[in-house]
Amino acid sequence: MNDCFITRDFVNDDASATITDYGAHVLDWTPNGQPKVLWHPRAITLSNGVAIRGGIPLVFPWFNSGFENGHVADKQPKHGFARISFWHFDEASSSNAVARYTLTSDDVPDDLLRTMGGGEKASFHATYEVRCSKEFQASFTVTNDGEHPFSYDEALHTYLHVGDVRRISVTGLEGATYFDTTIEGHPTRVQPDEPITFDGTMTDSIYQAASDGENAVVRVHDETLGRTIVVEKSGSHNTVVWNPGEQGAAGIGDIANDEWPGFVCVEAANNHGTPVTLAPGESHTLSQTLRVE
Ligand SMILES: O=P(O)(O)OC[C@H]1O[C@@H](O)[C@H](O)[C@@H](O)[C@@H]1O
Repeated sequence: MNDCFITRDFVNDDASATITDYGAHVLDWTPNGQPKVLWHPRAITLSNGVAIRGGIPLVFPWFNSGFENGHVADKQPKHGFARISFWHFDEASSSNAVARYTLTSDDVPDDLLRTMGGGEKASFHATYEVRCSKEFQASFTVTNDGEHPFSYDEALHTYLHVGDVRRISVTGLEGATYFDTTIEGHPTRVQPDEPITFDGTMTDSIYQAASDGENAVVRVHDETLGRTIVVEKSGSHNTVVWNPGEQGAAGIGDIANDEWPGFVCVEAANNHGTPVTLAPGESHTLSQTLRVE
């Protein structure tokens, strides 16, 4: 591993974006004429082995500490190794509106590949392509290029910038079943036929496919900033909705006391008992698209 943090700016006629090679981590995407759409704290820590807060952490190949046989597992590092790996920037396939990154099992220590492969060393090739203009699209593709099948969790852990989380509503998940992971045992609940709102306590919910299908469109209606962020996705069974609330944020070193109301995470995911399984030679793509209405 090196510890050279390269951060790249992408500027075109419609938008600007900033991405660091560490974690292939998108820090900002701002369409012209809008306040930032992605949130990150005022102070960003760049340190080898430490996950960056805000933007879009790329969660792979397990979510939190993993989930196996119906139970929370005990895998480290939290949210997998992708967000703390130095990815390869593919200069030839990139432009002022497109960033393409790759990561393969050659970049990952053997013990983590064995954890990923359930004892066998997983062998994979991953590409991450980000398109940033008027719309934003992130697509994460994993190919099993080994001889054994493997399963993995994944999430595009998108921090959306909002005026005040207590004055937003999130629609598109009405009637969907979710795991409430703020409660011991992660009980299953059903979202009533009403938008999700936030009262300053922690929300940490893993939604399963909504009634209108796997790839339901989620809208974040923001009264304070006078805009709606539209979140579309594909290749994703779960949607995670997270805000730590005042108390939760107090325990997170890289979120200052006054910062937690400024974001909501809406994550395109496959996790918590519905991982992706790839046989040798198979690929899967998870995508998320953002736009402002
Ligand atoms: O602090 P981290 O490792 O970036 O994780 C932040 C949060 O990420 C969310 O996606 C999870 O649902 C939460 O349980 C977790 O606390």
